[in-house]
Amino acid sequence: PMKTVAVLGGGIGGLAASYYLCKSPQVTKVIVLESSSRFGGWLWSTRRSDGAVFEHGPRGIRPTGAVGRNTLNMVDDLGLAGDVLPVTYSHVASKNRYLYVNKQLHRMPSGISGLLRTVPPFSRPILWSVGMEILVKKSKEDDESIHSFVSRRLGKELADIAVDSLCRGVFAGDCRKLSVRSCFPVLYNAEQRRGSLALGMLLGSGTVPVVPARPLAQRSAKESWAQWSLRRGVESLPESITGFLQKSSRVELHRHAVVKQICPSASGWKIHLEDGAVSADHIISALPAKALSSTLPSSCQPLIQELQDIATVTVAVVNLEYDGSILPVMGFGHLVPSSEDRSLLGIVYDSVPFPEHNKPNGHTTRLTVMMGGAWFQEDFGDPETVKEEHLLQRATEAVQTHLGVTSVPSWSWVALERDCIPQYYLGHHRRVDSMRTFIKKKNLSLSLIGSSYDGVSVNDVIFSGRTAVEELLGIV
Ligand SMILES: Cc1cc2nc3c(=O)[nH]c(=O)nc-3n(C[C@H](O)[C@H](O)[C@H](O)COP(=O)(O)OP(=O)(O)OC[C@H]3O[C@@H](n4cnc5c(N)ncnc54)[C@H](O)[C@@H]3O)c2cc1C
Ligand SMILES: C=Cc1c2[nH]c(c1C)Cc1[nH]c(c(CCC(=O)O)c1C)Cc1[nH]c(c(C)c1CCC(=O)O)Cc1[nH]c(c(C)c1C=C)C2
Repeated sequence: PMKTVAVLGGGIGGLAASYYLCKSPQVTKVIVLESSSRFGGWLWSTRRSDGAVFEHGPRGIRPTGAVGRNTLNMVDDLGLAGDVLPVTYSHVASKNRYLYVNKQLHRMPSGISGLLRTVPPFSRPILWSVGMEILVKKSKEDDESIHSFVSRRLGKELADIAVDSLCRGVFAGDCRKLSVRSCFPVLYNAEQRRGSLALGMLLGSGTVPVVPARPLAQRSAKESWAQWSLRRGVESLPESITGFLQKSSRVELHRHAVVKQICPSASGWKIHLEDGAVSADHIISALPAKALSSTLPSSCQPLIQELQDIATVTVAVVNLEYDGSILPVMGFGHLVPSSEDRSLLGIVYDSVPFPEHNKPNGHTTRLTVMMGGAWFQEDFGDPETVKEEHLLQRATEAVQTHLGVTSVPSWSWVALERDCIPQYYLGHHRRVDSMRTFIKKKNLSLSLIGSSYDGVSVNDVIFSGRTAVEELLGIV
């Protein structure tokens, strides 16, 4: 029987865990501790007074797979179904994604399945690479970089351009360092279980958790949604969960509550804040790994070091608004491979998938330029000292050279997002296993959730909250 659970961190991971805890009668009290002045973490939207919406974090959430369905079920349950803005597979924003290579935009197929179709600027049909791929022997290594994996199976060209860009557009990271096993388990499992990506895609190669679709998820499947957002921005999701939690007398929500230290005690944990302390029987940490590391007592080595070793990258996110329809192409946006421009990751054409977020009757175009990531320091230096004006100038210059837009933006917002995306480097799975083994061995009543461990997407993070609660309550 669980009594009090403390949830550290009020990003989407912590909120999701609290939501699932709240649904269980076994839990008497949930204490959410968030250091900042708002809940939601990287889910962060600006709503301008004229009605325009700008996203500084995630902007489109995928509805597919078990984790996608799970999030839609939550959205449905929270009563947000009427606010969903779906983008179907047939929409131009789903069909058109571009690569900026050799100073030109090239249309590419989207997603991982896109690797299996023909894409310029490549020199041979992808079908050829895929045909040959079936003949490539499977690796005996227990992990490999994404770049090495794709080079070996599909050829260097696809690795250098398509996969390099894909990793920048999801992890803001370097595919030469990222782990295929942890970042793209579907690809890793396809090779391990079927001997080939092509066969893996055809026959399936994973064990998918069972998540039945409730009405909204059913609608998403029927209407073939490729992604969705919310009328007042993605931040409505954490706001709505917070509203749900506030209605429960068993939940305490604390903002401005910086967790300083956590100490195992006879009955569970003592959690020290800047002012005062709270006790809990169990802790669900939804903090970034490094933040959790700095709160643990020295008796928790080597866990402290392993948490510390999970790297993160900093991304500069620049939202721009232009008067009129200024785009030369329609689509989701474009990515830039590291060989073309190391620190310019890509540009999202937000107005195309989500015109509802434009200023009403305004005829404007909203773009988001993403910069830095694994290449941040190299190009911009120390995030502490980089100037906003410099980031804004780099962003508007890229819009000019990549898209031929010569006009000046009518509105802009620069956000320097420090350590916002964890990087799952080679051996990440071993590190995560080792941390969880240590926790079990030491009988620590502690769950690790959030983007540092089992996937960075909003869906993955929400699902990690659900899994931790089910394990805690003995549901699985
Ligand atoms: C620019 C950008 C674009 C993205 N785009 C997408 C996308 O399109 N689709 C998608 O699925 N995902 C996207 N993501 C990824 C996704 O948004 C994140 O991985 C996810 O929001 C992480 O949630 P989290 O709860 O694990 O962490 P966080 O949001 O980092 O939450 C952690 C919380 O802990 C708090 N905290 C830190 N230290 C302490 C402390 N000592 N005490 C108390 N509280 C503390 C923080 O203030 C924060 O609120 C994007 C991320 C970024 C940055
Ligand atoms: C240019 C930088 C970034 C862009 N988005 C992100 C970064 C770092 C962050 C991000 N984007 C996606 C996810 C979640 C993945 C998931 O599993 O759901 C994250 C953390 C979604 C995504 N965006 C692109 C792709 C190929 C994906 C994967 C899922 C899918 O196929 O929908 C492409 C892409 N991202 C950005 C641009 C400009 C772009 C391509 C045109 C911005």
